[in-house]
Amino acid sequence: MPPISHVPIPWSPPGPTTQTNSISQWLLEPHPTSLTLIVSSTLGILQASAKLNDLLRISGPELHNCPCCHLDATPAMVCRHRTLFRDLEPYSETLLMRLGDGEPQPVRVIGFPIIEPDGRILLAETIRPLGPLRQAPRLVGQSATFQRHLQELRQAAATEASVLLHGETGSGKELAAELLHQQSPRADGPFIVVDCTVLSEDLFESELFGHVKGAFTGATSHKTGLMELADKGTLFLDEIGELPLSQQPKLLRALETGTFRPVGATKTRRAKVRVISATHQDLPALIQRGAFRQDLYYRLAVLPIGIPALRERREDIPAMTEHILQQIAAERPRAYRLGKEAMRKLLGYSYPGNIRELRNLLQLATALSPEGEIPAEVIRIPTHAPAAAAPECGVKLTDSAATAGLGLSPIELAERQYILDLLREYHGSRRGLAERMGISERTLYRKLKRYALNVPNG
Ligand SMILES: Nc1ncnc2c1ncn2[C@@H]1O[C@H](COP(=O)(O)OP(=O)(O)OP(=O)(O)O)[C@@H](O)[C@H]1O
Repeated sequence: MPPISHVPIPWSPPGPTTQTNSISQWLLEPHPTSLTLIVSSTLGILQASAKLNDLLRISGPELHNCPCCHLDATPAMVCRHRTLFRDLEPYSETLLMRLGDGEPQPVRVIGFPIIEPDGRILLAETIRPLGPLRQAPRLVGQSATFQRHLQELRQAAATEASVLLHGETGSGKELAAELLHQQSPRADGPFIVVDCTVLSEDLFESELFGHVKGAFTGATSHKTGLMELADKGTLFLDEIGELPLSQQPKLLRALETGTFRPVGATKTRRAKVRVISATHQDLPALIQRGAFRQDLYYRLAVLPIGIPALRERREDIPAMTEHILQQIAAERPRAYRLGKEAMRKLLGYSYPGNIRELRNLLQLATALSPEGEIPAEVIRIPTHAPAAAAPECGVKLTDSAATAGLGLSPIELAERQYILDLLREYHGSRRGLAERMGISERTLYRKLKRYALNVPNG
């Protein structure tokens, strides 16, 4: 967080900067992706940045003149905006706002006064979501392996048990944690991500339990800890293997008792959280080496769930590729198509960095394909990479006469060939094939129709 004492009071930009010569415009227009609110001295919302309007799925005028605390999920005793107009002191607070789909989102807000050229004093507030925005994650994967994994997640979501997600880097642990939360009875509560890689011994307590004003040098205001923010929701401890050994007993105590004491406070506080943690490390091996506490492990790993690596569900690569290309295209003025050779290259790689690595490969490939057609040469498979550990999934891309005129995309062609290969293995049994692909017979039927593959029932 930037030190707010660096914000001049009242604040004006250096020299004439915009055509409108309005400071609020100067704050909003060049930064459309920031979440910013402008509030008038009569305590009404004057404007919001494009990104905030987007997130709230409203047009700017609907927010105009709403009461200043309109977005707050829990009304504060004292309106921070009113206090700012009285004292002209910038503030920084952590609170819950209703963003996105209307679920409470923990955010850090920084407010400061600005003086418009016409002499009006306004308030600008920037909003930083803590943790990912509350939107149901879309998990791509139809393979039997991934469908079994989803089933495991859904079963775990219905319980209150602590879940430990373990899997290789980039395999989707954070997305799985979000899904667990969204499908749990706590879905209406907050989902708070704690990145344990940044929790040094100095920061651990104040980040997790919070601190009171004046607790230490630099504690200029009260800070609510992440554990309290997660009350009635889910606390997601990402990369738990990185938590310093010295801090592990403090975490264990807080989780076992549901109580903790903010730094400098005299009274303990209470929070009811469900804990999900994730790691790419072998925690039992860390325990053996004395780098992780066994008692904490047992507290966290009531339900251990492994996330399959992408190379263990190679059948999902075409759909995942399409999904990522659509996401990339949404931010650019063009759609992308993958050539057959390019898809063959993607299918033959082992992805030690999993889905994140696939995304990176595609980001680079699309950047190198200004016309939208992605050739094989721009798929830059790392040369040091290990060869695919599992045998190739057997997708052969053919321009068979049978597919001419079907208007299939390269990804669909790849899937068609994949189904053809499996049909041989399953001797044409539609039921066996659907089971193997982890899809319903009905979905398989639609695919067979689309791909002009005639297979008897059974
Ligand atoms: N099943 C999935 N469908 C679509 N996208 C996915 C899926 N799983 C993961 N992703 C995407 O892959 C990327 C990496 O996922 P995520 O950050 O959840 O992995 P991770 O295992 O937590 O990584 P790390 O170990 O580095 O923390 C993200 O962009 C995420 O959106």
